[in-house]
Amino acid sequence: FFFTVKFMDGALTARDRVGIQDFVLLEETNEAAFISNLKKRYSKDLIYTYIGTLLVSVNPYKELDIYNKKQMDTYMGVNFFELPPHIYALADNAYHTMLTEFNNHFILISGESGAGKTEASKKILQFYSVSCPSTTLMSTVRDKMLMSNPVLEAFGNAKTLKNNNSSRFGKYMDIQFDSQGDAVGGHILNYLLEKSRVVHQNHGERNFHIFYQLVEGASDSLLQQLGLERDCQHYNYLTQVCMVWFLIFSKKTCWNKKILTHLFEVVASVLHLGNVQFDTDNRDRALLNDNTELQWLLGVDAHSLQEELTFRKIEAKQEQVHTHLNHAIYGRDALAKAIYGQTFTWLVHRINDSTENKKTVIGLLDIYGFEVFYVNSFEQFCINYCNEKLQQLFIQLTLKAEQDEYEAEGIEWEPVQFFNNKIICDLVEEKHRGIISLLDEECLRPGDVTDLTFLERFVLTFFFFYILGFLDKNNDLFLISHLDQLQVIMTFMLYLQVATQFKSSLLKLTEMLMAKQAWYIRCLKSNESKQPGQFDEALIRHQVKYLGLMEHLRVRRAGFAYRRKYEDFLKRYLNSALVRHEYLLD
Ligand SMILES: Nc1ncnc2c1ncn2[C@@H]1O[C@H](COP(=O)(O)OP(=O)(O)OP(=O)(O)O)[C@@H](O)[C@H]1O
Repeated sequence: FFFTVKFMDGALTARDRVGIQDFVLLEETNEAAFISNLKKRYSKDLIYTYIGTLLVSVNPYKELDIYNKKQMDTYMGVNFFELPPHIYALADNAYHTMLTEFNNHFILISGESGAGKTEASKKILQFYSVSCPSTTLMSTVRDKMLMSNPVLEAFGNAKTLKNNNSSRFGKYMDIQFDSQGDAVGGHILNYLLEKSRVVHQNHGERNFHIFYQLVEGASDSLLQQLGLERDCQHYNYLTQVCMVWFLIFSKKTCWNKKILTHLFEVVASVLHLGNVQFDTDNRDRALLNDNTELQWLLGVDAHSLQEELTFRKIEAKQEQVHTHLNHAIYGRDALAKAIYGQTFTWLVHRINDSTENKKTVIGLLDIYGFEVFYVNSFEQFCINYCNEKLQQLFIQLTLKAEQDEYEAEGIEWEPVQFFNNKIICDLVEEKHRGIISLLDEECLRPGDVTDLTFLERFVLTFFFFYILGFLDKNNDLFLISHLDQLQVIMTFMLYLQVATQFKSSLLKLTEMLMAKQAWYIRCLKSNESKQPGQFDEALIRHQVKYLGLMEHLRVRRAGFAYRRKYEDFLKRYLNSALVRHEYLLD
């Protein structure tokens, strides 16, 4: 006990000398003071700072010795503000609040691509796997949950310009606990995988990791069985420079060899599909190369493969008409994307089957980060829309809800102004008038429908009614960002109704999150070149701004430090009073 106290004391003193641990205690609340505090701490590898119970995390781009068992033990069951800021403190606090209030929680991890969201979610999972009590049976479930991470990363992550291990899908994971606080199961929801990456990658980026892992890491016999060669350059879908990647499917993986082999067969079939070539002179687009392996892997004969890849059925009036496929390459790529996308969904279901066991939960939301590239794909549009929705949720649950509550309770309050991104969400999702509704209507309209007709409609609907309206409010930035989106819209026709499905899955997600108690981790990217020790002030300032951290700080400073729902507060104190004074029952 003595040593623990000494250790904590020493750690606290050392950290006290480097900036302020909780921004709420900063003397000045301007942006310069905020950034200066972050920078001071970052220079001493102190990547975590609080704004009340919100955790700000700056990517160190190097391994820090702060995630070991000793650190975990230090943070277990200790009051939130007693120790220096740490992701373990937030995880532990969420866990103990769940146990005392017996309600559901979620941890929203946000930030742009490469800011450290996935790493943060892994740290939390590791903390729970060590800190929560367990039996042998539970340990098995827990191992599976931990091991599902590298499996999903292999299939759902890729190297991008911004991040060598970028999540190209959204992940919401519930960690399920029983009433004793034992971690007893898990459930994963996945959101819109960036399937276009299977067939095309921007310059300097790569396909999903699994393809390279398979080609580089599989045994000779497996490669032979799948008809693959140990050379990424051989595959059109993998023409980027290869690094050595290791096969992560170890003996411990929760699937047997047969299932793994089937999985690899599907991955291999996608690679073979990418190498299918068509005869451009021939009207029927005959397949040029030998596709024996592909036929075997897909379980189809040569004739069916030819027909599937070079013909399509369209419904015109009541009849079914066969038409020649002018875009055979597009059809081939669409099939590859569909096979890969379905496989990914199957993977998530398999993981859920082996881990689910529902009680109270702590959800971890790690969604792909906001990004703006020179050319932005349809999926990128969805990713950015998703980030806007989560920012809206953050605003609703913190800045807005809290100020509304002070007003409702008649507490004297100086309103804190903030930018409400609801107008951006409305522009995308509003019924009948939003971009997604327009897209759907245009796709389903009879007659000639092209990118251009949609663009015309888009300009007519939005440019004059929406965008000029926003211009009136002098919001130039907003106008620019949405003119950018025009480029994105051009490719929309290829994605009939996908956007609508994504919109409704996001709606379900936000409803589900609203029913839980929220904890926030805001991840900041320290520099663009992924270098340790570099603190790019301009980049950090930009993120602090759009994440609304200054507004959050102002509300936290002016408001009450401790907030609990009346019911939870009553339940907690009534319960302990009942235990101690049973006569109260009467
Ligand atoms: N706490 C940390 N300690 C050490 N390195 C880190 C930490 N957080 C992030 N990194 C480094 O930054 C890289 C990018 O982080 P991560 O993959 O978590 O970003 P992300 O926000 O999830 O990005 P995306 O939205 O593209 O998936 C990691 O691969 C790792 O090298």
